[in-house]
Amino acid sequence: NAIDNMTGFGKGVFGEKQKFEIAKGDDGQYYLYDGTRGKGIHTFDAKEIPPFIFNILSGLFGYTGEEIKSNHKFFSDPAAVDAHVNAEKVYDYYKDTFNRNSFDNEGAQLISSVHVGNGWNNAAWNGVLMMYGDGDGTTFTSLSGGLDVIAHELTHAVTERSANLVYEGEPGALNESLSDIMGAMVDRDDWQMGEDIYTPDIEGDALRSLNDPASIPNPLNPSEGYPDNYSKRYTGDLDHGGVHINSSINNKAAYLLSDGGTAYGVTVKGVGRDAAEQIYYRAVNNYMTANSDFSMMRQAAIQAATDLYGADSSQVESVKKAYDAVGVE
Ligand SMILES: CC(C)[C@H](Cc1cn(Cc2ccc(C(=O)O)cc2)nn1)C(=O)N[C@@H](CCCCN)C(=O)O
Ligand SMILES: [Ca+2]
Ligand SMILES: [Zn+2]
Repeated sequence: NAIDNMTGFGKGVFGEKQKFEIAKGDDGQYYLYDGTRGKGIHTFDAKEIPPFIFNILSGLFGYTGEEIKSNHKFFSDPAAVDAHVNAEKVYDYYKDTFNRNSFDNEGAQLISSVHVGNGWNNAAWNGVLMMYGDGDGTTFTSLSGGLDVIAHELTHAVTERSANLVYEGEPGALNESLSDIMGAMVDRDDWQMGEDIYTPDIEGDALRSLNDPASIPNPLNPSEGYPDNYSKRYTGDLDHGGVHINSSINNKAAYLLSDGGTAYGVTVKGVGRDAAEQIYYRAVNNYMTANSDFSMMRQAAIQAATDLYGADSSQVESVKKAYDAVGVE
């Protein structure tokens, strides 16, 4: 169908005015469809599937005609506006920073569904599309309001199409960590994860902290903070072997590599966010594989830094120190 790319306006989850790409379908309805990036960015309300993406979803989920309803009131839907705007921002980050055209590097469509579930306190990448809950209003507000959340979810798709790290144990923790690291690189003004959408009534808290993981209680062992050293890793079976917990060990290494600091008696000279993001992207895209563990993460980052800055570079030295600091040999 003919697509007229147009500009849409609407307010996001926190009331901020947003401008974004929309399209007018040949049915005369307007949609949150950005036809200017890759093969398109679609955002829709999980409760109403617009006919515009019928051909996509019907192939995937077997929707039949009567389930498809037209929907054009999106712009008054802050959760949809932010999911769309943040997907555009994350698309642009991967294109501008690494010259990667969407998660498959071939412009794959970015499909987001909002208002998933009822007061769902979560967001997830399900292998095909991103899903965002509205939160219960106390623990979370609409999760699509968090730029770091969209970057986290879309990085799962990038990881899946590159290293494809198994979502279990150490590879799983690295899968999670890369999503948190890229979340912190896209949402560049802090090293917190989910701070914008977590506990809307409490200021200053976050789901996870990359600069000081131990400052936030470990949900699986609340008497302690998240681990910031390999010696403190979770070794139980919950959460696929603690993939959302042990990710903090690699998150701390990435923070130290980027901004520098001293941990467990080891001092790291920061290489800056620009070099750190290039090192991690090259490590996951060129050197890591499905079963890479923490030690192989260290080697992959050393190799990536060697390729980018030379074997005797300060960046390579900082990678070694960062992993020494978190106890990963
Ligand atoms: C991205 C991030 C905002 C999101 C945050 C998140 C949300 N939850 C559930 C959750 C629910 C309640 C609380 C509470 O403090 O009461 C905390 C966490 N756990 N993690 C998250 O981390 N989602 C997981 C979803 C994984 C789904 C299974 N693959 C992910 O993408 O890795
Ligand atoms: Ca953040
Ligand atoms: Zn994740």
